[in-house]
Amino acid sequence: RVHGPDDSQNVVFEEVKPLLTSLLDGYNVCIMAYGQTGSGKTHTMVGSQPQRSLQGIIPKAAAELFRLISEKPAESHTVEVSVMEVHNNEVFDLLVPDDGGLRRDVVTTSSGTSQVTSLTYKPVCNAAEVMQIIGSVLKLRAQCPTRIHANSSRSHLIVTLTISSNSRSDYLSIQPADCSVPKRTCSTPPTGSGGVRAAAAPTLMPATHSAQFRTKLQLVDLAGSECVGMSGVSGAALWEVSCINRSLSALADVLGALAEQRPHVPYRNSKLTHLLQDVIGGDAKLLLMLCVSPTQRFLTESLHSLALGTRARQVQKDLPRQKSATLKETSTNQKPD
Ligand SMILES: Nc1ncnc2c1ncn2[C@@H]1O[C@H](COP(=O)(O)OP(=O)(O)OP(=O)(O)O)[C@@H](O)[C@H]1O
Repeated sequence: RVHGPDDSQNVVFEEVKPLLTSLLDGYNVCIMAYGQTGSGKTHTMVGSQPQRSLQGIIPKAAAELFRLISEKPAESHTVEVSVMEVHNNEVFDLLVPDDGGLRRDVVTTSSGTSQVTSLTYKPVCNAAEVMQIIGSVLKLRAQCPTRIHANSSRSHLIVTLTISSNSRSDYLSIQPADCSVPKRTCSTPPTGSGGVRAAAAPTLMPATHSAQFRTKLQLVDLAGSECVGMSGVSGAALWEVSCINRSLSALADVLGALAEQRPHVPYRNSKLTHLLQDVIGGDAKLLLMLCVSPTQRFLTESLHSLALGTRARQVQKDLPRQKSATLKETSTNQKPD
């Protein structure tokens, strides 16, 4: 679907909305904005606050997620937020109090999933809390003025909403090694680092009675792809551009390997692709928003973005989980819903 300059944020979000129901069905979901610098990625993902009609995908997705959860039995789901940036191929936890973000490692767990070590997770009970937390750390994000964009982001921003469900599921569930979801009533607002916990390694398990499963929604505002000649940067900013372009190439390589169904997918070639491993490929659902400038001056960059989109469309998702097969596995000691 192509959205023109006159399409509102609400119209764009209507396209995105159906994807969010998959989260409560046990799928990981990623919504990622890609495009050249200044093309509207932050506008698309974050938008302008607090005017609701100008809000981007992140606040709208958070609101929709909590609306969907409100239709489920009370206290059947809990949500936690974490915010990271990838800057100069290093991952920073932006929710570390009183700091410009602490450097973190990305590791692959024994079950083959990616995990950011000691990442901060904050429990949240509604979209306003999510946006309050994100709003308080957005100023920490690396920025640098360029010839093309005065407020250009120099890092990839990754907002993760982790949903833990205690409800009975017919699907294969993602079971964390550490199942301790922080207990907190929704009447208590988050304070400081309270309720913060370290990451737990998720593994695929057959669903059982009252199974607890975790899925994640990753909302990614990528740094812009950039032609150095046009942006006119030098010195440290030039190194930033080089890191941005290399990580975006790594993303293209991963999508290329998945599209061609190659046996080896080079997730570990950059921190960005390594930490997004669980939401790119497998049976996760990835939506790529390509932001493209309407001006002829940026034709080369626009074609480059469209080429990445073409590659992403060629990726075949793993077969969806077979409900009947899963039920068979779980039917020995329980009746399915
Ligand atoms: N569809 C749009 N409608 C109105 N304003 C827009 C739209 N897209 C972008 N803008 C405006 O254009 C400017 C650049 O957009 P934005 O900051 O989202 O670019 P970006 O792709 O995130 O750039 P960078 O990669 O350099 O960080 C901002 O002032 C933003 O408000």
